[in-house]
This record gives sequence, structure tokens and C-alpha cells, in this order.
Amino acid sequence: MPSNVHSVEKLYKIATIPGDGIGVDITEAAIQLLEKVAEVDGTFKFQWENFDWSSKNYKERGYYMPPDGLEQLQKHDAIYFGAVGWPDVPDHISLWGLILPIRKYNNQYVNVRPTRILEGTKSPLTQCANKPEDLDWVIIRENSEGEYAGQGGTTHENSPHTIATELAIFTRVGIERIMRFAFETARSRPRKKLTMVTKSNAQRHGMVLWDKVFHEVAKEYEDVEWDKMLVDAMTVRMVNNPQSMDTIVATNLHADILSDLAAALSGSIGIAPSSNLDPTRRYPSMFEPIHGSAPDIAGKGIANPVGAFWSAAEMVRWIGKGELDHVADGLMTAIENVTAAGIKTKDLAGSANTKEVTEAVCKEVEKVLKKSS
Ligand SMILES: NC(=O)C1=CN([C@@H]2O[C@H](COP(=O)(O)OP(=O)(O)OC[C@H]3O[C@@H](n4cnc5c(N)ncnc54)[C@H](O)[C@@H]3O)[C@@H](O)[C@H]2O)C=CC1
Ligand SMILES: CC(=O)C(=O)O
Ligand SMILES: [K+]
Ligand SMILES: [Mn+2]
Repeated sequence: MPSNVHSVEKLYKIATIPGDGIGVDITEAAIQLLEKVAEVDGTFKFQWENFDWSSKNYKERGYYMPPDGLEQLQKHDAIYFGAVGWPDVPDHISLWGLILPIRKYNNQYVNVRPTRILEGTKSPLTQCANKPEDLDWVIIRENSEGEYAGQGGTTHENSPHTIATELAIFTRVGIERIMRFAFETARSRPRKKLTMVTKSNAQRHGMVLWDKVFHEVAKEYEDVEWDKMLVDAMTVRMVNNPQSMDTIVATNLHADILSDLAAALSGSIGIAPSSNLDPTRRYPSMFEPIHGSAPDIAGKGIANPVGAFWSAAEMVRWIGKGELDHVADGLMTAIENVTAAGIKTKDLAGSANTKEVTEAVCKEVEKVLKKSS
């Protein structure tokens, strides 16, 4: 391009929902980093709109999202989320008041949860040599139905005869689309390997349908090597043989649990990102670290922002539709250069605080992006 012709700056509208506890700290850190990235790159900008839908405000207002909350979010290209939940509000109220409806009503039926051992960090697994390839997984979590469908009820409350049901819902449409996404993800990675997780020995209806649809979809992906695991044995394999897996697909509940385990095995829950995707792109997708509000460390300024930064990188990748992959990759390089240099929070056996890690990554990303341009 001739130097006197400037490309038009693209504007990305991002809704931010910091939520509670460390969600606030890490969202602020992610915005700081993304602003730096946009400034250095110069071809795009972010327009932020912040939504103060926290547990504190819930206590005062009686709601997390206002009645038109979902519509407000839908005016944005993406949503960046911190975490929701605080000890003075029952957790099912906070989750069902905010994050679960956002996922469901925005058709975010996939939750992508990668983990690997970042440079300069260590897995607690002694059999891991801490080479990146020792543990490099992407968990594809079904994000719209299953055990978090929200169906069920309680009767005879406050009596010895209370009955509560929690119904897991599995639909053929829901299973088929998550399997396809999982196979596509596996196919896009070098090892082309998918592990499918169920509990179809004990759960004899929904999980059996899950198995059946998996085998049907597998026929369309002959280039992808696959195997299957029951979720209990899967926890053992994750600990004893992490090298043997690559892409993993599991239900809403199973993958929720396995992804916290995956994060811990790769070093800390504080590093793990997640993308809540509407693959059709009709609705905005949402990006957040997998961890919660961490009341035990909130307010101390020591939360690890790496999972938030990795989520930010995935958001850039998603909104860029292939045009900002170099920026997302640059962000990941910057994050890993900083962990490799030993600038890490306490959960990664370091001594830096959130602010110090954030500033180090901001500085590093400037170097990385300038070098690559
Ligand atoms: N998507 C969301 O908004 C989620 C919300 N929650 C909510 O968060 C609240 C707390 O949940 P917990 O079960 O305690 O899980 P949690 O993920 O908030 O914390 C678990 C443990 O990991 C540590 N930890 C988490 N993130 C960290 C980080 N970035 N850096 C360093 N240490 C970190 C915490 O200090 C704590 O010891 C609850 O109200 C829960 O419902 C939990 C998970 C996801
Ligand atoms: C709610 C929760 O724990 C999660 O989405 O990871
Ligand atoms: K979160
Ligand atoms: Mn979780």
C-alpha cells in the first residue's frame, strides 16, 4: 500500500461485564492490554461499553441484568466477561441471573477451553517434563444444555419430604453440533486427535444418545483419530498420561470439571481461558477466563491475569475473522515471554502482582507486534 493511503480504522464494539471479586481486576487488566494492542497495531480500535451487573448491585437493585440487558449486549461485536458470584448471594442466583442466560440466549453453544504448559511455568505432574507438548489440550465443552439445562424443580419445600429434580437434557441437534465443532477443532490441530468423554455406563439415556451421535459424526471425519473415555477414568488419564490427548469433547458439567482440572495440571487455574461461541455469528460471543470471582484473594491485587489475557487474545482472533490472527498470536507470544522471564503471580510460584504482570505484558506486546510488522 502506498504510504499516503491509510487503511480505514476498524471499530470493534465490546461489552465488558467485570462482575465480582477478581473479575473486576482481571477485566481492567485485559482492557489495558487490548487498548495497548490497538494503539500499537493502529488498524483497529475498541469501543468499550461497561455493564455494572455485579452481585453488589444485585443486592441493591434486585436484578443482575435489566429487562433489556440481553438486547443491550447484542449491539456489540463481542462480550468480555470477568466472573460472577459473591458469598452473600446464593451461587445459583448469581449464575442464573447473569452468565448462564447470556450463554443460552446468545446461542453460545460451544465453550472452547484450551490449556497448555506456558513457557517458564511448571505442571504439578512429576511425570511431565514440562515440555509444551507434554500437556496441550483443547476441551470443547457443550455450553447450552446437558446438566445445566436448568430444568427441574422443588416441591414439598422445607419439609422432610422435599423433592428436588435436576434434569439433564440432551438433544440430537445439540449433540450433533458440538460433535461437529469438536471434530473440526481436532482436524485443525497438528495431531488430529479427539477424545470423547461420557458417563454412558451409568447414565443410560442422554449419554447413550451422545455416544450414538458421536459415532455417526465420526464417519465424516476419517482423517481424525478418536477414542472415548468414561469421565471417571478420564481424570486418571489426565493425570497419568497427559501426552496421550489433544482435543477433548464433553458435556456441560463434565467439561466444566475437567477444564478446572486441566488448568491446574497445566500450572494454575489462573492461566486458563474460555471462549463462549455462537459459531453462526448471529449473536455476540463471550470471552472470559475459566475461573470464578475468587473471594479468597479478591481485593489483594494478586489475581493472575494470564487467563484473562489469553481470553482477550481469543476474542481478538474471533472478531478479526482471520484478519487479526497475527495480533492474537503476538499477544500469546508476549504472554509467554513474560512468564518465561519469571514475571508471574503467586499461583505460578512467582512474586509479581496483577499490575506488574499486566505492565510487563503491555510492554512486551509492543515489542512483539512492532517486530512482526
Ligand atoms: N464464569 C464464572 O463467572 C464463574 C463463577 N464462579 C463463581 O465464583 C465464585 C467463587 O468460586 P470458586 O469455586 O471459589 O472458584 P474460583 O475459580 O473463583 O476459585 C478457586 C480457587 O482458585 C483460585 N483462583 C482463581 N482464579 C485465580 C487467579 N486468576 N489467580 C490466582 N488464583 C486464582 C482462587 O483463589 C481459589 O482458591 C462462586 O460464586 C462461583 O459460583 C465460579 C466459576 C466460574
Ligand atoms: C460456571 C462455571 O463454573 C463455569 O462456567 O466454568
Ligand atoms: K469467569
Ligand atoms: Mn467452572
